[in-house]
Amino acid sequence: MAPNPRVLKAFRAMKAIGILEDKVKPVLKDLLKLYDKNWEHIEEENYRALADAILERDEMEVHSSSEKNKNLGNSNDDENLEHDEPDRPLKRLRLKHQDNHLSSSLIDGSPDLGVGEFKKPKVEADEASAREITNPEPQSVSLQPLAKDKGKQPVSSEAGAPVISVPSHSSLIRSKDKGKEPLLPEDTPKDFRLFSERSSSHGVTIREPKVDAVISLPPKKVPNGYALTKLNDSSSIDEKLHADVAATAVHPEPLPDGRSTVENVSVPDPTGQTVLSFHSVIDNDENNDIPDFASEKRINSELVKSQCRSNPDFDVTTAPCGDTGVSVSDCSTLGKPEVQYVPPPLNGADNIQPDAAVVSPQEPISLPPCSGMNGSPPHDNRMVNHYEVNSDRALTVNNSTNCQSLMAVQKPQAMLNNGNSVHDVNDLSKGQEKVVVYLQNEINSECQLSFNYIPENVIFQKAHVNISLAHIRESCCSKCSGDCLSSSTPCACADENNGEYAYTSEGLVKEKLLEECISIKREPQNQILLLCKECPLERLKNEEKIESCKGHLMRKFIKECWWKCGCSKNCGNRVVQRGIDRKLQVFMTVGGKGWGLRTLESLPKGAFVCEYVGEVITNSELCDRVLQGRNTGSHQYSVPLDANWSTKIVLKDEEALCLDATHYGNVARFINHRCVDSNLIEIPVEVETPDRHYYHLAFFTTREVKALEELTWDYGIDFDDHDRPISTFECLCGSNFCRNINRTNSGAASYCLFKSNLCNVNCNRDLVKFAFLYHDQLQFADTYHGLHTGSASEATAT
Ligand SMILES: C[S@@+](CC[C@H](N)C(=O)[O-])C[C@H]1O[C@@H](n2cnc3c(N)ncnc32)[C@H](O)[C@@H]1O
Repeated sequence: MAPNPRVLKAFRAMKAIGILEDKVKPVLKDLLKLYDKNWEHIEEENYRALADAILERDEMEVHSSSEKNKNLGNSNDDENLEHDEPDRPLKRLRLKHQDNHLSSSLIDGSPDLGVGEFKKPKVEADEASAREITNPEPQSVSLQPLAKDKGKQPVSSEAGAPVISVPSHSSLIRSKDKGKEPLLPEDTPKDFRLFSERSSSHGVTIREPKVDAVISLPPKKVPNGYALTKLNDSSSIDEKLHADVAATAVHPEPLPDGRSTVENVSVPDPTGQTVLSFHSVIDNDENNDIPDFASEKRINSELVKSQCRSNPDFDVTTAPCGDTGVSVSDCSTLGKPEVQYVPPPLNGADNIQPDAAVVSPQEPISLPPCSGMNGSPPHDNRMVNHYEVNSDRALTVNNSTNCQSLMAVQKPQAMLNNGNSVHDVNDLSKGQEKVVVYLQNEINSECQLSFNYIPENVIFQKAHVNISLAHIRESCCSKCSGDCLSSSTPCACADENNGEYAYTSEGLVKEKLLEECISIKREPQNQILLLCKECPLERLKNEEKIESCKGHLMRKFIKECWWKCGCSKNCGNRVVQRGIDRKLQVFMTVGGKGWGLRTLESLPKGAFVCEYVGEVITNSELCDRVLQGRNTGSHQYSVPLDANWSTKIVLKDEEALCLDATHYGNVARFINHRCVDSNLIEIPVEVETPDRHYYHLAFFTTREVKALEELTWDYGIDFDDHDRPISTFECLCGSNFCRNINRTNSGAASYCLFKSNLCNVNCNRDLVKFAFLYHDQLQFADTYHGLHTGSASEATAT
């Protein structure tokens, strides 16, 4: 008999996320039974139920075997273990779906959210007992402001300033990263490294989640017993802000109809007094383990709005030149300048106090316990209990259970672009991307990330980005309609690329352009370098003795259509601006690189993966941050936007821009470095600003990338900069061309290639020559050719 195509499809879907057929089969069988052969429930959300059940079953197996080991000889506990009957994951799944059903129909009174459409499967008699096990009585929990990052170290500068500032990987906390040193002694204030550097601490704070036995699960959902945290007067203003935002609480007393109230939410006014309190009703259904994030969102947006109403510095601005746009908030009246994400994100924010202290928020993003392969699935009842609702930026699970199994999943339509929808609580992007981005940690128990997810760049304060429509003149295609790529003659937007669109109709960067970009990055010796009269990078490195510009690569730009163009949003010449649509996962790497980013689906060559998103800051703001970091221990994930720096003008520190993803960023901040043969290349993309002073930095694949491969990017770091022998990080990229020869045995070829491939500010032609003399030139070229034409693995293996 021919195999059922639906079964095959299910196998394929599971295979794509690394689950083998023999694991799928039994669970699929059980699920079919459970759902009365109703495939829709299994297929929805990309077979999420199936993946959940498999992973949960795995977890149960691991758990029960470890429990059995632990409890050998303990007959009392054996009794408990008997509850771990093999079909429990399915029961929990049923419960979860029931709960989803209940909660979704209560959120905003809207029964038609995707999750609410789930039909209840058959309920078996023993379900009640299963529920007892999975949903113990609620417990009280106090809301506390999250701990601020502590012990951060300064970022320092480096001669030959490499391209990107790479912060250290939680060196202070994580034992794995021990031994990493601060980049710069505290007493060298002028000599700090700005790009291609790391501090000794970075955005990941680690907390050991408490691992509860499956049977004694922590209480469910936002508990009834929330208590508001009263701040004492000595709290710092910074803490106050966060604590006050954090004071969103579910009243312990339910209303007669079973719902709870949210009240006593306060926002400090500039004098520190409460200026807002409001009262809202949210679902408090006993069976609902999922906190009401719709309410939370509303609350938080109210908080932000009211905060801004009470804060004169938050404004929608009109720039002097007539450019309009939304300004970035400066909550300096609260003692703390802060970016509030207000789309559209970019604008020169000239009206903001210039001297506000630079302190960025440091609250961690805490997702529900992150995953392990054997962890239980997302939406598991246990994942959503015991939250601290700190703000829209941070959700903390107090009593995390086992690490959860998570994966990137296409969002159901109902969760997209819907002001009333909730986001998946496990979604690192907090519902801001088209796809859910999950964390997975199979290595250790780290689950907390201290940054705020933003899907698009946002100006911190002083950066001037001219996005006025008036500014865009000929370089757009106002007469086009539909899809520019399908028109017979290329429109004005293709002019930038010699009359050719940068993308194929499949949305991939065209081979020729891609290869050009790759060789510009990998063969700088063959490139014309742009020299600044006075290089902002050099100035930032050492104000007193400014060295001459080392040159900047003349990069190829991609120009996308935009709002002034007549084409549709789906035009093939709009790729980066549509955002991430690949299944990506932030995961804990093996071997000490910390978190990394990987793809869960195979990617063709030239595919857009993501953009490097962060705060748009000026070099002087970066400088302030670095100096501030000296005291507060902050760190940088910054990338200079230097693709258009040149001799023409002397760019002041207040003008030169960079992206800093230390506090606000997207998945790209997790992309680790790989010397030379990385599978991603960054390409500058012009969207809303024709002057290229500001642009988007987008990552595209340099070759075909298989599902589950780590995505890497060559930061262009000079690991061998003896002028400033301040270490960056010990490169663990594993490339045969690793430039970190002091620490690896990758050999002279790597060294030479490193020197020749050095980032855009330190290309040393003498050393390039040396590279060719030292090695047989042909051999070198062959290997290299292999690398950038897609057979990286072969080339690496040689
Ligand atoms: C931009 S972050 C990348 C994400 C980071 N791994 C994390 O956990 O957030 C850069 C930091 O990651 C680590 N890292 C990146 N690439 C590395 C590599 N090839 N070898 C060792 N550490 C690396 C370093 O600690 C570096 O400072």
